[in-house]
Amino acid sequence: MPEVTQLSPQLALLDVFFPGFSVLSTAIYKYSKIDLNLYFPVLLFLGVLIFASQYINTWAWEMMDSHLMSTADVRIDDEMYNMLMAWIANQQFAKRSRRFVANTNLNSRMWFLWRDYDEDGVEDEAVIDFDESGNAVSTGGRGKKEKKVQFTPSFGTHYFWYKRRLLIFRRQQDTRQTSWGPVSEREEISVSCFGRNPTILKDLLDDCRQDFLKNDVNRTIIYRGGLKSGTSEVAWTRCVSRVSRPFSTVVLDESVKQSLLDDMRDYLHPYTRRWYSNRGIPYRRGYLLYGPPGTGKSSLSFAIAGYFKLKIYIVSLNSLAMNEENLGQLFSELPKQCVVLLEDIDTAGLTHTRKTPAEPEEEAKPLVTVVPGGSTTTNPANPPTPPPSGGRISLSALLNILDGVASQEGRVLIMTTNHLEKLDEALIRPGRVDMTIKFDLANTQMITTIFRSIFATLEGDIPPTAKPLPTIRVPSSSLSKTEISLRAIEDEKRKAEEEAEFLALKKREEEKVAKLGEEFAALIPTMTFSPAEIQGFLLKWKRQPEMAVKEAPAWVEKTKKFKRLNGGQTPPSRHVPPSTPPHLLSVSDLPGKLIWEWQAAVQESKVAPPASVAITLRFDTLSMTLAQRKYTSTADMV
Ligand SMILES: Nc1ncnc2c1ncn2[C@@H]1O[C@H](COP(=O)(O)OP(=O)(O)OP(=O)(O)O)[C@@H](O)[C@H]1O
Repeated sequence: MPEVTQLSPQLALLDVFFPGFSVLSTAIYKYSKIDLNLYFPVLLFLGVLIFASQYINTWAWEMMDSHLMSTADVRIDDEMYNMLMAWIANQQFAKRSRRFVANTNLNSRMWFLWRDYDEDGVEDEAVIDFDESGNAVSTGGRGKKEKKVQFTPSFGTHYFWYKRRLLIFRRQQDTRQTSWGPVSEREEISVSCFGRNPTILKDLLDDCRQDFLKNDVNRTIIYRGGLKSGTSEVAWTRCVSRVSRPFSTVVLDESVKQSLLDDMRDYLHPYTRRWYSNRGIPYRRGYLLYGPPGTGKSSLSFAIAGYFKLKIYIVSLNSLAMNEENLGQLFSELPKQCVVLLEDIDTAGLTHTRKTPAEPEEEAKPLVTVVPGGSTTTNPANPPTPPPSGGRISLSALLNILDGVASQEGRVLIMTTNHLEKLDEALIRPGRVDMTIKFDLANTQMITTIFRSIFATLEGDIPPTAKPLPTIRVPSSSLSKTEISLRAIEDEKRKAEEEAEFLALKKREEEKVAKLGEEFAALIPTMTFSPAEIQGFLLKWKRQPEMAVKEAPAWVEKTKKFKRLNGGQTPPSRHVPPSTPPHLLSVSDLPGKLIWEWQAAVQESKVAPPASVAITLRFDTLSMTLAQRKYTSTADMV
């Protein structure tokens, strides 16, 4: 009998497969006198079998996967990812999952989790109550909605039934991606079914899409073009969906609005595409909206997209990521029908003008200029001046992208600018810009309309003077049938009375508001303030129209004085007190033009970078380039 305390070669071999086996066998021998050496062949066979089964298992799965199963891989940077995940999050198997991902983070790429939220992250129709002293009270109870926590199954393989078929949802860590991408984005997802026919998977993905799109009814979906996070590639990313702005809420001359609507309706008509292609004309339409800041150019762009149920794609030419290649890539990925919005095109810093003596002047004029009153003219009066230099996209590259082969046919291009005269003529020639719409500061009629729209009593508004009706009543369970039907009649009657009372109140309010609106308009000088300025002032008194009228003269004086002293600048809506810490911007945050200015300023001040230097950039420079960041005051950059 061999001494088992001395490790036999057989046991040493088993130790390889089962670490610690020799210790176990010694202990067994010591206490039960069973010599495992005698069972060595059996144990070895079992060991090899278990060892091999791991590989066999994987191999068998792989074989089955590639020959007997169908799989749909879903790319995480595709909208389908959001559609599938939104569907999965609502399935029972995901709700029952014991290991899951919980998410409330609005900055997450997985915006499907917060798609019903508005930009501020609060669900639509969220209600916040205030106690008697005016403090906001915690949510809960009647119709309260907060940021929801959503759960999706964590990494692994999950089985579920769909239309009586067993499907497999796999979520895996993507090991191929570079390590600098956010952790939440390093993953791959797929859905598989048994069998070689993938129809069920296509049905599922189609269902996910339909479900997802149901929520987009009456909403304008906004995409922004930029770098995919963690990569150097550009893509359109859905950033928010807003309840569509009714076209009627944009205060603009009715004839102008009508011309725009008619033009777009005609362009988007199904037969128009054929009409264009029969004649070899590129099927594209361009609009240029110009006018002072805050006069409604962006509002009109969003409203028109909502009106025609088109998605809106916004791209900022000022973005650091935006070079010719990236912009071309974005334009080539546009869907067939959409609105592309290029805002503040004059600040894009196109590197040079394309205007050459060889180009005849007439060719460079917009086709139609619509001005309030409905009259149409042909071209802006001011001669173009070269655009500012310093941008990464040259004008000719932009023009090639706008009407080159890569540019999707069927899109509606809207460009906005505060300075029509700064645009190169080539950019606004017919074919690129087919209609130009002028926006103006508010005239008397616009002021009255803005006043009325702010103070109108609309559906869902609580009229300031309305008194709540009594609601204490006996529960219907303790009433007889006759009493219940009597109560129903009573309810109907009360409802009719309530409605009549509301209508009477609404009429009285409307008459009062109309009268006050005229008084207000008489106090505001015409063509002096933008609709945004007037709206900003009125919002301060949104429940007190009388106060708005009373305070108007003082506001007019104050605002005019501020503008006089600040070269026409509008006072910031919120003054930043001097004690407020400076906005800290890293140099890489700044657009190219500002980096250049910063470097020039450093050179001029003879302070060698990277020494800590404080440079104050004047608001008017920043306001143009950092408008999207909502910097409203002088920003100190350290
Ligand atoms: N004509 C208008 N009708 C209705 N609302 C307006 C109008 N003009 C401005 N507003 C209001 O003012 C705010 C700013 O308007 P908007 O962003 O459309 O102006 P803009 O002309 O695009 O300004 P900018 O040139 O600075 O981009 C919005 O809240 C909008 O509701």
